Amino acid sequence: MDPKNSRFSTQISHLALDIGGTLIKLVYFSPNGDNCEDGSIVVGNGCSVVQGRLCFAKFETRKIDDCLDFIRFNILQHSGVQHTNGTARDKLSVKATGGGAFKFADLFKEKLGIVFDKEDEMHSLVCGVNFLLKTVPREAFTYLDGQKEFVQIDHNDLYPYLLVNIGSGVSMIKVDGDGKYERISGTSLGGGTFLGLGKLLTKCKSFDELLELSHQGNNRVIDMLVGDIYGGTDYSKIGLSSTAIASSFGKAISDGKELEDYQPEDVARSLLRMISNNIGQIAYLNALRFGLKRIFFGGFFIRGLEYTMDTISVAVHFWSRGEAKAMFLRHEGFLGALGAFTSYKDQSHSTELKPHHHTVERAVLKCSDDDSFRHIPVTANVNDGEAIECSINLV
Ligand SMILES: Nc1ncnc2c1ncn2[C@@H]1O[C@H](COP(=O)(O)OP(=O)(O)O)[C@@H](O)[C@H]1O
Ligand SMILES: CC(C)(COP(=O)(O)O)[C@@H](O)C(=O)NCCC(=O)O
Repeated sequence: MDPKNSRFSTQISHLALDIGGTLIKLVYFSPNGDNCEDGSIVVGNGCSVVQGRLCFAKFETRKIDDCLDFIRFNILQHSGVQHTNGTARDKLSVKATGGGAFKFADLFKEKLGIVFDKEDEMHSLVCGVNFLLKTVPREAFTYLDGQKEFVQIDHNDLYPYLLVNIGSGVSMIKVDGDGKYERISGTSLGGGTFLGLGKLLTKCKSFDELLELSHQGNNRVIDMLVGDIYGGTDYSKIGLSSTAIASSFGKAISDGKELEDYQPEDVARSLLRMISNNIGQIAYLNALRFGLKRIFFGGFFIRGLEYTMDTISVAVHFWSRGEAKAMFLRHEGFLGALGAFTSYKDQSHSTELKPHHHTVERAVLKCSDDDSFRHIPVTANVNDGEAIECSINLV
C-alpha cells in the first residue's frame, strides 16, 4: 500500500474532536509543505513519517454547522477524501469524545460521511494531560501574585495528581498513571454557570464580552466582605482578613438596589470570582481527601485569564496553607481532543504520534496562512491554542 495514497483514505487519522456542552474542540495534524509532498519521509518498514504540527480550533456547539463546514472545506477536501459535491468517497472514521460524540453522531454521518470512533471523555482528558506533560516542555505553569512560572515536570515523579477540568461543568479526576485514574468528584457550578448566569445578569452575548466586562469591574461593589460584617476589621482569630469575601453577591441583600442599578462589569467580576473561588476550594478539598499536592486545572473556562488563575491559585494556596499547588496548562481547552488524537496510536493501521520537536511555539493562526490551508471559507476560532510541532507515523 502506498502510504502517500492511503494516508487519509479510510481513516482521517489527522483529526480528533471533543464535542462538549458549550464548545467543540478540534485537533488536527497539518503536514509541513504543500500537501505533504515535502514533509513526508518513507522509512524502511513501510511507514511514512510526516512532519508537521498539531493545530487547534474551536467552535460553539450551538453553531455546529460552522464546524461541519470547517471540516468539509479545510480538512476533508484538502485531504482528498471528499468529492466536490461534498460527499465522502468511503466511510470515514474519526476519533471523537465528549457528550456530543453520542449526541451528534448521526449528524456527522449524514452531513460528512464521518463515523465517530468514540473515546471515553474522562479517559481522553487524562491521556491529553499526560501527553502534554510528558512531551511538551513549558506546558504547565503556576500563576500567583501576577507571576507566571513554568513548572519543570519530572517524568518519574508525575503521579499522583488531581486534574480539574472546568468545562460547562467540572470534573475532578485523580490520576495515578497512564490510563490509571478515577473521577472522584465534580460540580455543576462550572464554566456553563458563569456564562449562563452572566448572560442573564449582564445581557452579554458572548463569553469574550463577559470576560472583557469583568476586567473592568469591581467585585467589592456586590460581594459582602468580612470587613462589611466586622465593621472594617479583620476576623483574625479564624484567619480571615477584612477584604476576604464573606458572601458572594451578599451586598445585594441590603443595598436596596435592583439589578439595573448595578454596573454589569461589577456583576461579571463577582460572578467570575465566585465560580473560580468555589472551584478552587472544592479542588483543594478533594486534593486533601486523597493527599494530592499537585492540582492541574484545564478546560476552556480558564482561557489563560490572569484573574481566574489568580483566584483559583489563591483559593488553593489559602485553604491548603501553601501545601498544595495549582497549576495551569497552555493547551488547557484541548485536553480531551488531544487525548482522543493520541488514541489513534492504540490501533494498528493508524498513526503514532511522535512529537519530536517541542520548542517551536508558532501561533496556530499560522496554520491558515500557509499553503496547506489556503481555503478557509468559514471563520473558526483558531487562535486559542499554540500549534505543537510533531511528526506522525503512518503505518
Ligand atoms: N468562546 C467561548 N464561547 C463560549 N464559552 C467559552 C468560550 N471560551 C471559553 N468559554 C468557557 O468555557 C466553557 C466551556 O469549556 P469547555 O472545556 O470547552 O467545556 P465543554 O466541553 O463543556 O464545552 C464555557 O462554559 C465557558 O465558560
Ligand atoms: C457531564 C460532564 C462530564 C460533561 O463534560 P463537559 O461538557 O462539561 O466538559 C461535566 O459537565 C461534569 O462533570 N459535570 C458535573 C456533574 C457533577 O459532578 O455534579
